[in-house]
Amino acid sequence: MDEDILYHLDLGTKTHNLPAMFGDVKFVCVGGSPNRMKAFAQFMHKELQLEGDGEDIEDICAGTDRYCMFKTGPVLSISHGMGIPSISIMLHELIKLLHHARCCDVTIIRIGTSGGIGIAPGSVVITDTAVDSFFKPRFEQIILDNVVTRSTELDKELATDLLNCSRETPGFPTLIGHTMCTYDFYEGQGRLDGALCSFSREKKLDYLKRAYKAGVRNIEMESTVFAAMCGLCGLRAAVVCVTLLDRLESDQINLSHDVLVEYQQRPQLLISNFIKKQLGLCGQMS
Ligand SMILES: O=P(O)(O)O[C@H]1O[C@H](CO)[C@@H](O)[C@H]1O
Ligand SMILES: O=c1cc[nH]c(=O)[nH]1
Repeated sequence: MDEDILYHLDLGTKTHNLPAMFGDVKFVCVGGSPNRMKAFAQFMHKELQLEGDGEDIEDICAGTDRYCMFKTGPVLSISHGMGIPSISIMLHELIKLLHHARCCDVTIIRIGTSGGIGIAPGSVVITDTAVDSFFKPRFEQIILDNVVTRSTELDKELATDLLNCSRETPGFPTLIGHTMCTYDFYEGQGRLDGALCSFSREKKLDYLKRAYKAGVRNIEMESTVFAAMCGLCGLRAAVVCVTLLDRLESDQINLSHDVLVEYQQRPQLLISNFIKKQLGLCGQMS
């Protein structure tokens, strides 16, 4: 293409010098909420001891209200909204952006929230494989009128490195497990508290227990397409989500604001330690 307009990011190859703006990016962290991703960028700014206090960090995508993007040294922090369609659009444009900027050796990590199954709320789950609602490691992309099935395996070595790093980040339990990705927060995750519900509490528990038996430890809404797209495009990718509740116990999220904020910081803390290690800022990886 003579010109590539990354419409939802409000960036383009003719309007912006993408190699100058993004050429040094080595880590991309993504998550649903714009505020969380801004807070993460400000946190990374401090952790990397960059100049200034980072409070006035600029949203690179300020020209659109679809997504937010912040850059702190080699770390890009981007929001993706909720659900597969939203993250998939962002990933198409982000991956093209990294290509146009001639970035190399990029690691991409989703830092999110999730519902746990059979584990303590506040636990952090590092995903080994993202699975669909049938507990299958696949993402079905509709292309024209075909269903194309894509693999959702994530980088096992990266997951193990993150688990090792978590051992040096005390204060919360961290584990590796499968993550189930759904198309909905309510009926799609077996909740009884949505506007619509057509199944019993027994059926819900039976489903969630079968998920647990199949290795699923948490449920969220983006991991399958994230794993599939990053895998196909050759990006080293990980999904690290804190659990806000145990779905075998309840459906409603009734955490106080302070607890919710602290829980959301857990994956950020782990990833910041990981990035600092990778950059050689605090010793060697174990
Ligand atoms: O916390 P984030 O990153 O938004 O992720 C989870 O939270 C949202 C639902 O509340 C879904 O997007 C789910 O995947
Ligand atoms: O239960 C939950 C909590 C957060 N995000 C989800 O997708 N599900």
